Amino acid sequence: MIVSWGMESSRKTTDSLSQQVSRQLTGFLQPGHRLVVALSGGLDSVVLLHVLRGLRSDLDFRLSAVHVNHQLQSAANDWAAFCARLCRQWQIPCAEFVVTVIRQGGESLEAVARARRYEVLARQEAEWVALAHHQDDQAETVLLQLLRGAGLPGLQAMPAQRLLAPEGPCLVRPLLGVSRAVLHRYAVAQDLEWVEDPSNRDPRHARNFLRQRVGPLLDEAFPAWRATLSRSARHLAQAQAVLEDLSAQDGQQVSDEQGLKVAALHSLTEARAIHLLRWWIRQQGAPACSERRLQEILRQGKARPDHHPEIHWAGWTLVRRQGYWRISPPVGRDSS
Ligand SMILES: Nc1ncnc2c1ncn2[C@@H]1O[C@H](COP(=O)(O)OP(=O)(O)OP(=O)(O)O)[C@@H](O)[C@H]1O
Repeated sequence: MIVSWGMESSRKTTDSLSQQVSRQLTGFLQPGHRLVVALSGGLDSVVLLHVLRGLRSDLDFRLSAVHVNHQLQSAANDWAAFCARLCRQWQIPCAEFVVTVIRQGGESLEAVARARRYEVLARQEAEWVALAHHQDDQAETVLLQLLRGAGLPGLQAMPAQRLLAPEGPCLVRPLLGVSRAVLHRYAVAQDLEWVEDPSNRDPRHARNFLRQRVGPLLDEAFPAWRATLSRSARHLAQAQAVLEDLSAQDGQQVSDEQGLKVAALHSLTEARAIHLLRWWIRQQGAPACSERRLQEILRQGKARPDHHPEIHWAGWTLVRRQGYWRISPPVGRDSS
């Protein structure tokens, strides 16, 4: 009795995960499209690859995998070999890219590795690149962003889809609504193998600390916290999209090829002006500037007309001259 219940329950896990992923892809994945799974060899991406393998003939797409070898851990080559073996066994084409990760400025090795990985993914000749981020990752990202004092852009966490590069593939995360527990149940039911990255257990990493210490505590009082935080991220993403539209409209009134019109900027409410400033600075290709600097720009906008205040950040300069805020990039860099 118990055995047959277990078999029935694992069949349900398998079917429902496959249906969920299929629902995420239907409507935009067209027959003949190429979809590349970013395969780390960990539980999540192995499950994603397995589910997609089961769906490829029904949905009629071309499936392949890519593994990025960052050469950071002693086991890096073993993980690459594991991915190649798995794909051979499942008859899925797999490419390995070896990248060199060198720490730059204040960035962590993980951040540089991630940036190199996304560069590789953006170069894939495919319509879609699928990542195996799931609901727990999303909820943890919301918490981490809250703890860092992020605004809407950070709190909306990871989008289910986004363009990786102009003319490049689109990134898709079909597991964003699926918990890690479900993925684990699926892997066990399907007798899958995967590799474990020991750095995922190191509690010195903020994400691991949340996962190992904070998550279990939240589970006691708020068992649905992963789903509810993920829902918040979706609401916030919608709010952010509305604000972006508003700033794009304001931008047409308030800026032209000379720069940002100071008087028009000050005709907006402060919150709207701050949002427009953020938007306009991003449009110019400049890095984000701090809340304090944005306030400073508004304050300096009211300085005497014969003064030419300057604001500097990350090598970029904003100068108020002849009724405009004009922006210039670091010396030696073209702003276009
Ligand atoms: N070495 C790799 N090669 C190919 N794909 C990878 C690799 N590492 C991670 N991925 C893909 O990225 C997904 C997320 O992995 P992981 O959480 O480690 O990365 P991350 O983007 O650095 O995320 P986070 O910001 O959550 O740390 C994996 O499920 C997998 O699809």
